[in-house]
Amino acid sequence: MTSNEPDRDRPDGLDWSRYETELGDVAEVVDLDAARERRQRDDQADADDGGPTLVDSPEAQRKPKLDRRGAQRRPLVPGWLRSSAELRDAAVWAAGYAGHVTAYHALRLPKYAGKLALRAPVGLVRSAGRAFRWLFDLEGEPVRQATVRNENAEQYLHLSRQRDRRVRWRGMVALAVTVALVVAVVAVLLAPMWVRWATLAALVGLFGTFGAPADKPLIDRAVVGTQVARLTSDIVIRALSVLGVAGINQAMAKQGNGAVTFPAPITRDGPGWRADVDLPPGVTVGEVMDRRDKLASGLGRPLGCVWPEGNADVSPSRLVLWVGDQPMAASRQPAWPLLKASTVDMAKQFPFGTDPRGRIVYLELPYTNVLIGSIPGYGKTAAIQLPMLVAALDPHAEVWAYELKGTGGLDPIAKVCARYGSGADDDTAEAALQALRDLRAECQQRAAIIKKLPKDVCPDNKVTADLARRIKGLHWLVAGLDECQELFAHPEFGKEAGELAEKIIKLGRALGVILLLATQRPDAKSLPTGVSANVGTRYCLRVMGQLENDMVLGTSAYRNGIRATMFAKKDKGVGYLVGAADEAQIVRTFYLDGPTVEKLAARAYAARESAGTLTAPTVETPTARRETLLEDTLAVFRADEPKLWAETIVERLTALRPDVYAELTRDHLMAALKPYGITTTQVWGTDPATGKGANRRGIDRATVADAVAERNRRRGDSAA
Ligand SMILES: Nc1ncnc2c1ncn2[C@@H]1O[C@H](COP(=O)(O)OP(=O)(O)OP(=O)(O)O)[C@@H](O)[C@H]1O
Repeated sequence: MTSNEPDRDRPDGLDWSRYETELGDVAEVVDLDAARERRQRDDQADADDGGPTLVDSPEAQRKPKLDRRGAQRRPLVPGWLRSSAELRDAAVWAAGYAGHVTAYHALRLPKYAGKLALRAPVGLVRSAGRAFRWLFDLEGEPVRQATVRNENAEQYLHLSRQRDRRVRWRGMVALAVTVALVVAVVAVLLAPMWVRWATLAALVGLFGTFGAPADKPLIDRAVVGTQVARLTSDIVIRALSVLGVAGINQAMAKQGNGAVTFPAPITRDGPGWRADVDLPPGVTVGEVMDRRDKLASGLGRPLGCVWPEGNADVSPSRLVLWVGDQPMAASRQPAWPLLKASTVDMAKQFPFGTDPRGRIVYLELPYTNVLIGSIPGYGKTAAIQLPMLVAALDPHAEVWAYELKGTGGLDPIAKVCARYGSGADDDTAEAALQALRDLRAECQQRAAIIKKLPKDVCPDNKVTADLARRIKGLHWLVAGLDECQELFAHPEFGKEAGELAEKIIKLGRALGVILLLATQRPDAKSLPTGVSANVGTRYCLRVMGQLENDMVLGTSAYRNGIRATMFAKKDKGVGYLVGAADEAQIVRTFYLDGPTVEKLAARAYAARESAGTLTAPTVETPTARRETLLEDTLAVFRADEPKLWAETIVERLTALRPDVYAELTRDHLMAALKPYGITTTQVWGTDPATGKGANRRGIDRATVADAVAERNRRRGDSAA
C-alpha cells in the first residue's frame, strides 16, 4: 500500500522500487472480449438472484414525444379580437387615447408657434453657417492644415486640387439655388396674401426646427407612461428561491436553476406577463400561493400585480404566474357592459367582473345558485347586487330581496322587488324565513306544473328560457338573501331556514328558482353544511382562514390551491369564482355605486311597467303618500302616546286618508319611513281585540318628530 508518509531513508524521500512493485501488482493486461463476457454473465447472475435490474425500458428512456392530439391549440385570433365587448373596449381606448393626444397638442399650438418663431432666427443663422461651410469645403480644412504642418507637399497639392474642384461645382450649385430662391421669393411676393403667410409659416417652422436646442424638444408630452420591467426566467427563479419553500430550496441546492423549468416561453398576455412554470417535484402551487407577498417581493412588484394560479389539469406543480403592469385594484376596469341596457334576458350569461388580465368574466343564473362570502367590507353586497340587477332588468323575472343587516345595502333595487325586507330585527328575519317557506311551496307548485306539461314542450323536465317566458308560474324567480348568517344563525328561525334553503337549492335549480346567498360569517353555524355543499356557483372574496375558504368555495378548495386567503387589504371586490367555468377564476366584480344602481333600477321599473309585470312593490309609496306620510304619521300619535305599534299607526292612517292609505301594510310603512332614519323598536301595548298586553314592532313618536324637523330644515336650506 502507498502511504502519505515520505521515505525517511532515501535522500529524495521516494522509494521507487516499492512503487514499481505496487503498480505491478495492480496493473494487469485486460482481455476485452473475456471481460465483456464476464460482465454479461454477472448481469445475468444478478438478475437471477434478484440483484439490481434495469427497470427503465429503452422506450421509457427516450425523450417524450409531443402528444399532438392532446396538445392545446393556440387561438388563431387573440382573445381580445374575438370578444366584441373587449374589442369595443380596445377601440374605445384607442379612440380616447388619440383624441386626448390631439386635443392636448391642439390646445398648445400657440405655444408651439411662439417657440418656433423664437427659435427661427437661430435656425436661419445655423442653416447659413452650414451652407457656407459646405460651399467652401471647410470640413476638409483641418486635414489640409495637418499636411502643411507635416510639410507633405504632394499630399497638400492633392487635397488643394480636390478642394478647388469641389468648391467650383458647389459654387455652381449654390448659384443655381440662389437664382431659384430669388425666383421663388419674387413669386411669393406676387402671390396672394395667404400663400405669403403660408410660406412664412413654413419657413418659421423649418428654421425654428433647425434652431431648437438639442435638450429642449418643441412639443410637450401628452401622456406620461410608466416603464414596466420585463418578466424573465431569471427573475422568476430568483423570486421562487426566496420564498422559503423547503422543496424548492432543496431542489435548487442540488440542481441549481434547472430545478425550476418553463414549459412555454414567457409571453405578454393582456396588460402583463405570463410565465408557465413547473415547480420541482413534490412542491405544489398552493405552497407558492400561500407566500404571494414574498413572491411579489422577490419579483420586485406590487402585491396587486402578482397573480399565481395553478393548472391542476397538468399537475399540482404547474404554476401559471401572471404579473400585471398595474395592481388589479388600481387598474382601470371597463364600465359594466349592461350599464346602458334597458332590458336584459336573464337566461343569457351576464358580465360579472374582470379577471386579472382585464378579460370579462361571465356568469349564468339559470340552473345554479350562488353563494358569496368574505370578511366584512370586501364587496359581498356589491357582488350580489349584480345578479339581482340582471334579474330586475328582465321584466319577466321576479325578484325577492332580503338584507338582514339593516344597513339598506339593497334599498336601491327595492322598488323592482316583488318582496323586499331590510333590517337586523326579528321581524325581517321572520319575513325572510316566510319567503323561504313560500319559495319551497313555489318549487312544489312548479314541479306540479312541469309534470303536467307534454313531453315535447318540456322534454328535460326543467324550466327553459322559452317556458319561463310562455308559461304562467314558470317565470324565473331570483331570491337574494344578503347577510344570510343573520337568518341561519337565528336561535328561533335558523334551523328551519337552513333546511328550507337546502331543499330550495336542490329542487329549485331546475324549476327556475334561483337562490343567491351572501354571508360575512361562513362558518358551520352560520352557513348550514347542506347549503354550502350544494350551491353550484361560489364567489369568495377575502377570508382569513382555510375553514371559511372551504365553506364558501367547497371542500378541498384550499388544498387544491384555490385560496381566497391570499387576497390582501386592497383587494376589495376581488375574489375567487368557482363554478362559472371549468377552472376557478380570480375575478374583480364590476362595481356600481348607489346612484348608478338607482338609475338601473328605475330603468328596470319602467321596463316592468311597460311589460305589465310590476308585482305590487312592497316599498313603493304613491307620491301623495310619500309627500304626507311623515306629517300624517306624526299626526296619528296622541299627545300622551310616546310610542305606538306599527299596525295601530297603519289603522289610524287608513282612517285618516282612506284614498291614500287604503293599501298600506305594516311592511310598507316601515320601508317607507326607513329612508328618513325611522326604525322600529319593541313597543309594549294592549291588543284592543283581545285586551291582552304584548310586545310588538312599533315606532317612537320622538324619532318621527325629529325626522319632520330635519326634513323641514333641509327644505329650508335648499329653498335658500
Ligand atoms: N368591485 C369592486 N371594485 C372596487 N371596490 C369595491 C368593489 N366591490 C366593493 N368595493 C368596495 O368595498 C366596499 C364595501 O363593499 P360592500 O358593502 O359590498 O361590502 P360587504 O362585504 O357587503 O360589506 P359588509 O359585510 O360590511 O356589508 C365598497 O364601498 C367599495 O368601496
